This record gives sequence, C-alpha cells and structure tokens, in this order.
Amino acid sequence: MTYPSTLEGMSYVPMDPRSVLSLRDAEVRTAEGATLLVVDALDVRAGERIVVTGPSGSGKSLLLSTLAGRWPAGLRFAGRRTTELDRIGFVPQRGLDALHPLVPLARQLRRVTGADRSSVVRVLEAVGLDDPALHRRRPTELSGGQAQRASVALAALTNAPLVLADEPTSALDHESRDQTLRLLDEIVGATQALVVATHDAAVVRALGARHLAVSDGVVTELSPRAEQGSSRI
Ligand SMILES: Nc1ncnc2c1ncn2[C@@H]1O[C@H](COP(=O)(O)OP(=O)(O)OP(=O)(O)O)[C@@H](O)[C@H]1O
Repeated sequence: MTYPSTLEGMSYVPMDPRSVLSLRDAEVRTAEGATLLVVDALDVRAGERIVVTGPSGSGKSLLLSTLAGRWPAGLRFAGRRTTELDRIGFVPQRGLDALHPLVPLARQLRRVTGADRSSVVRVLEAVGLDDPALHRRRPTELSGGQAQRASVALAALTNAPLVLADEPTSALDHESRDQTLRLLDEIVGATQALVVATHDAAVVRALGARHLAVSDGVVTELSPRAEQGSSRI
C-alpha cells in the first residue's frame, strides 16, 4: 500500500496497525512557550518492551507523562496523541507513591482493581510478597523494596494494555534491579506493552528492549546494533 506524503499540506505519517498508542508532531511546552519535549512520530505496539534512557532533566518523565496523557500543571501539550486505551498502569520510582499509605495492602489491591482475593494473593506471591502477614500490613509498614514489588503487583492486577514505569529500579542495588525488571517483564503479559524510563542503560539489555534515548527533550531511536546508528523520532 502507498500513502500520500502530504495531506492538506500537513506531513502525514500512517499509524502502525499494531500500535496501542501513537504520538505525532507532539510537543510539550511551558506556559511561556519554551519547548521541553519534541516527538515527531512514535508508535507503542502491543506486547512491546521499550526502555527510555537519558540524563537527568532530559525529558524522560515528560515522555511518560505524554504517553499517559497527563502533564504536570503549567505545561501544555500540542500535537496528536491517539489511543483507544482506557487504562494505563503506572509503576513510580517510589512504590509507596502508587499506594494509599494506610489501607492494608491486599485489601487495597482488591478495592482498587476489583480483583478477587485469590487473584490478589497469587500476584502478590508472584512478586515475592508471599508472607500473609505482609498482605495485612499498611504500605507505610513495608520496606522500600517491598513497596516497589507491591506497586508492580498493582500494575499487573489492573491488567492495563500499557504499563509505564518511571525509574522503577533507581533505589535498588544491582541484584534487586535485575530481579524487579524480570518481575515486571514476566508479570506484564505478552500482549501488554511496557515502557520503562531509567538512567541505567543496562536495563535495555536486561529487558531486550527497543531503546529510545532522550537528550535535551529530543527523542532518538537507537537501533539494536550500535553500528547501525540512531535516528530522531
Ligand atoms: N512542571 C514543569 N514546569 C516547568 N518545567 C518542567 C516541569 N516539569 C519538568 N520540567 C522541565 O522539563 C525538563 C524535563 O524534565 P523531566 O522530569 O522529564 O526530566 P527527566 O529526564 O525525567 O529527569 P530525571 O532523570 O532527573 O527524573 C527539565 O528541564 C525540567 O526542568
């Protein structure tokens, strides 16, 4: 099939049919008009693993906000964000940020996701929280790593077709990082897409993922083999 290169004078890029979410000519700007993020064309496909790397302040979190369709107060989005998804899961840097601090963990996961008791227990066990005493604890009574695992369980139970994770391993040592990534990869199903923002390029290898690099708000796709170079998206 061929596509016209222009449509009514606008650049026209066909949407990938496997895409669950697409951005076209997307920009995030401050109220004063300073551009913080530019994405010409990005498709997130079903089942895909994408890792977004870049230095602090480069725009990784803003790219995740743009995929989520929720931007920090004071920022403006221009361009096209196309998706039919009604649920997007989120794993934050601090697991506690995804949870109500005072509602016992298992009860909270049931209430928030509508999952039944046995599904909640199964998923908590899958993320390594298999002690029933932990299920009864309030999230403030969990360690940082346990709260992180609980937030992975929450994202899994929402069964969202797209899960976004912002620096989910930054507070963890290498072993816990690799374990958490494996968990995320396993627990987010084969048809669910996963996008992880991180400082740590080793995450790309751990997930065998598609690699986007952000520098000064410009997003570049790095090809799997470094010698094949990169291209702006
Ligand atoms: N609400 C806001 N108002 C103005 N500028 C903002 C706002 N949020 C983010 N920025 C700016 O946008 C740029 C990108 O920020 P972003 O949080 O996406 O970076 P990041 O790559 O996730 O950084 P880090 O790794 O430190 O979390 C930064 O220069 C930041 O100062």
